[in-house]
Amino acid sequence: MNNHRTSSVETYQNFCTEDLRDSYVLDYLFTAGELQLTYTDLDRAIVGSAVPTDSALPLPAGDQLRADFFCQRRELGVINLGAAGTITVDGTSYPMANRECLYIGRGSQEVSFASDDASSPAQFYLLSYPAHADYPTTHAKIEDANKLELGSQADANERHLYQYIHENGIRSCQLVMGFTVLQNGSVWNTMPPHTHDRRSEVYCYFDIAEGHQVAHFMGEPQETRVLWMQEKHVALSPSWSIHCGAGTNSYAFVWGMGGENQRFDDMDGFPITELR
Ligand SMILES: O=C(O)C(=O)C[C@H](O)C(=O)CO
Ligand SMILES: [Zn+2]
Repeated sequence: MNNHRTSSVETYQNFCTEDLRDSYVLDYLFTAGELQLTYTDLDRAIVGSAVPTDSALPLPAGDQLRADFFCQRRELGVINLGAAGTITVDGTSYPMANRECLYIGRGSQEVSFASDDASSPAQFYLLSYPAHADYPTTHAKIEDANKLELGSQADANERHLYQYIHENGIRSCQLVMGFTVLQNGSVWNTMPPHTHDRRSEVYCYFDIAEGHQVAHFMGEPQETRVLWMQEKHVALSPSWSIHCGAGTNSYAFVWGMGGENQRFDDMDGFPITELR
């Protein structure tokens, strides 16, 4: 497991592009045949991926956790961004189609990831936070998610947001997780932007068309910076930072949060005309 440190709110303002990316972008996940984990300093989020090919990939505890097993004191959200696969938790198998979600509760001991077809593997995106209680491991299909239709074609931000793990959906200790799909011709996510002092957030961009990128904006609203994101790149967002983006085409992204509360609408919106 990698250790990853983000910078302070003062330091990022003087960063060159490379320093900024080193601090806020994970661009090395989703390696075929590997399970990769990165332990961040954002509310102790662990961000990772599992892309099983010929054999199943077990979830290790990793030395940093000083735990007997990964979920001994943690909960884990998984969304499959690839072809069909299976996640096995303590002997129970959960088939996972593209964009489906599995919440794995604290106390789950043996977790492993497999693909149905090694030549077209599942691509599991993992997001985990410390947990103080056991909630049941729960699988959700897209139709189980709470769907919100946001934005408009006129504002180039028409998008569908699917909430899986949230206060009125799959229960968890602090993890809130789902994904957003930009509709054809729309490019702006999370516009107008917001911060949420009580939570940090992690975005994983996916389904970006060949030859395209997403310009992800971060920073304090009056001191923003841009991070160019490619397929399955992850942007880390401290609680002081806005997080929004404009693609050169439509795309989708998994969002996930942890912190003080789980209230999705506990956000401080920022007027577009005051962004700098
Ligand atoms: O498109 C959006 O708007 C989002 O997906 C917003 C994220 O869910 C978010 O930032 C929640 O805090
Ligand atoms: Zn947010």
